[in-house]
Parts: sequence; structure tokens; C-alpha cells
Amino acid sequence: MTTSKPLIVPVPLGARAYDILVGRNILGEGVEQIKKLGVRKVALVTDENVHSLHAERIIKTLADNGVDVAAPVVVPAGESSKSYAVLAKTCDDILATRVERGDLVIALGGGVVGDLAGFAAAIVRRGMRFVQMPTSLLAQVDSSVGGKTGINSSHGKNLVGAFHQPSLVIADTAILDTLPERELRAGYAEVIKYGLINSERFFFWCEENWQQIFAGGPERDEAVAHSCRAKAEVVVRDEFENGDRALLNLGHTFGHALERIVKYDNARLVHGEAVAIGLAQAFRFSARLGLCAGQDAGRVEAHLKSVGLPTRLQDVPGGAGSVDAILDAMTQDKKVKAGTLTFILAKGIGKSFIAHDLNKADVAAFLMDEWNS
Ligand SMILES: NC(=O)c1ccc[n+]([C@@H]2O[C@H](COP(=O)([O-])OP(=O)(O)OC[C@H]3O[C@@H](n4cnc5c(N)ncnc54)[C@H](O)[C@@H]3O)[C@@H](O)[C@H]2O)c1
Ligand SMILES: O=C(O)C(=O)C[C@@H](O)[C@H](O)[C@H](O)COP(=O)(O)O
Ligand SMILES: [Zn+2]
Repeated sequence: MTTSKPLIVPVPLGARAYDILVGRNILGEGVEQIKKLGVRKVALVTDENVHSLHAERIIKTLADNGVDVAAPVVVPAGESSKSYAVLAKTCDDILATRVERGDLVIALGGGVVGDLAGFAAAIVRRGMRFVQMPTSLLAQVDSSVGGKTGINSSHGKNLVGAFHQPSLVIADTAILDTLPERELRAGYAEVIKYGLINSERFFFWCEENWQQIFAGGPERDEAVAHSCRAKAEVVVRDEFENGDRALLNLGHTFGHALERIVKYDNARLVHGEAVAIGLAQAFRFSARLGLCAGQDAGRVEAHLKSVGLPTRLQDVPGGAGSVDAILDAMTQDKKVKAGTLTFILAKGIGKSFIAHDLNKADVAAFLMDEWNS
């Protein structure tokens, strides 16, 4: 068993500062850090898949190290768990473990478990500390960092939630060895997002190294660590998304609309796939508006395609609704200000920016052409 000394990415947020530990088989070190939080008891939330694959070993390691873990709270796997019903049950199940306000919630799973358990931790007993133990690539590179927690509404994605930072993130990259290929690919969309936002160099590196990232070589750890550093840097600058943090939403105005249209049905679309289509669209839209070279948009789409990710509305199984449905979903985006849409667009690879006051007619015409392409 390869064990690496964890790389530590600090997230210096004053009184809410925390560390992200990244490396292979770093559970032992992670547990040492959990002990330092001085907890009495832990309520561990996970989903059915992760529970059957990993929970027993992790709970045993915690228990062997003197951390008292209650019977795990297990939710159904997939996006449908980011719902009012599952949130209510999760809160009640956490309370049933008798954890106190000063105790700890651990979110062991992908982004769904992280968002759901993080939100439950934010509201149970008016706020408990929580630790993220991300088990999907997407969760390790994105959702476990930065404190956005929440659930979906029929009105749109992540519309009910809270900013609640974790006390620690333990990204054990060995756990990704059991992740299905489709989920690896989906998580990879959020990896290249960091290159597209502000690092042409990282995007080019990904183009060169994506096969090793997928195969689980040291490049995977590098990609996770780079992504966590890139995200932490933005979050520290603008924790509550009053400005620059919106850059992390590149591809999401389009992507979230598609997730709502498929009613959060993971059989049709998972978040990372929706983001992949959204990234390609953000670049094609930027090129259409004359902001970036068509060549850049082509290069982004070509790379997404080469790893097997969708890039077009036509790639959504069962169809992507209609232009009107997409536009309607976009009007519930959290970046809307005074009724106008905000998009993250790009002047090139690694040159993304926040575009306010976009003309809705331009967006509609773009979508119509995308539809007919
Ligand atoms: N809070 C944030 O900043 C943020 C950022 C990005 C995405 N998100 C949210 O994250 C969610 C998507 O996260 P996701 O892609 O991890 O989806 P997910 O949590 O549904 O996990 C994907 C699938 O992989 C399974 N799985 C997870 N880890 C596994 C492992 N090690 N081995 C085998 N199977 C495993 C899960 O059971 C699930 O079936 C979306 O709801 C999205 O909105 C949040
Ligand atoms: O952390 C952020 O900020 C992000 O935008 C990261 C996104 O990848 C993530 O999907 C996030 O949940 C989207 O945030 P939302 O505020 O648009 O719901
Ligand atoms: Zn995302």
C-alpha cells in the first residue's frame, strides 16, 4: 500500500481557517487531525455506495483511535438526495445519534453528501462543526472546499443552503480507485475549469496528462492538490461570492439550467457532465460575442470530447428541453442581479471574467443556434 505524507493546503479564513490534506492512504494522518478538533462524538453521513465500499474501514480506524462514531447516517446515492425530504431525515438521524452541539459531523462521500451533510451541520443545533472526507474526484477538487452547502429546489439548483466552512478536509486519493469511470470523467470537468478560469498553463498540462490523472498516477494527486490550491485562493479572497468567487461558476449558468431541466436525474446527466456542456457553451458564446478566438473555443471542446465528456445540448440523453425552458431556468441563477443575467465568459483559455448586463436576446439567439447546430 503506497502511503504518501499528505500535502497540506491551508485555507486561511481567520477564525474559520482550516487545512485540506491531500494524498494517497492518508486516513491515519486525517484521524490525527480529527482528534485535534477535540470532539466527543461523531455523526458520520454517507451514501449507500460509499457506505458499502468504504465506511466500515473508516469507522474502524476512527474507533481504533479513540474517536466515538455513532451508527452511520446513510442516504440514497445521487443528486435526488439534495432534497428537502432527505435533508429533514438527515437532520433527524443526526439528532438521533445524540451528538451535542460541540461534536462533529463527518461528510463521507461525493459532492451530494458533502453539500447535504454540510447544510445539515449548518442548521442542526444551529450549527455544528463538520469535516469533509470527499470520495469522488469532483468532491476532492471542488465541492469539499469553500463552504457552499445546500440542496436543490424545483425552482433550481442549490437554491436553499448556507455558507458553512468545514473544519478540515481529508482528500485521500486512494479512495478514488473505486470510483466509476463516468464519475471520474465528470469530476475532471471541474479540474480543467481551474485552467480555463485563470491558468492556461494548467489547462495545457491537463491536455498532456489527463490519461495519467484517470489512471491514478501521481498526476492525479497533483491535479487534486492544484485544484484545491486554486479554489482556496479564490475562496479566501471572496468567501461569500460578492465578486471574484463567481469565476468558479464558469460553465454553471448553462450547466445548472440543464440539471434542472432533467429534474436532477443522474441517469441522464450528472453535475460534472452538465458543467462540461456549460464550459463548452461559455467558450462558444464568448467566441460568438467576439470576446475570444474561435480556435480557443474549439480547443476546449476538443479536449472535453477526447476524454468522453458531452459538449452540446444534443448530448443530453432524452433532450435538453427547449430554449425557453433553459432561459427560464437561468433566471433563477444566484448570480442574477436586478433581473439581469450574469455569465462567466472568457477572453481566451485562462482568461475568464464576470460579464454583467448580458442581453437576454443575445443569449436566446445563441441558444437557438446551438439548438439547430
Ligand atoms: N459545494 C460546492 O462548492 C460544490 C462544488 C461542485 C459541485 N457541487 C455539487 O456536488 C454534487 C456532485 O458531486 P459528485 O459528482 O461527487 O456526485 P455524487 O456525490 O452523486 O457522487 C457520484 C457517484 O459516485 C459514487 N461514489 C462517490 N465516491 C465513490 C467512491 N470512492 N467509490 C465508488 N463510488 C463512489 C456516489 O455514490 C455517486 O453514485 C452536485 O450536487 C453539485 O452541485 C458542490
Ligand atoms: O464554490 C463555488 O463557488 C462554485 O461555484 C463551485 C461550483 O463548482 C459548484 O458547483 C457550486 O456548488 C455552484 O455554486 P452555486 O452558488 O452556483 O450553486
Ligand atoms: Zn460545480
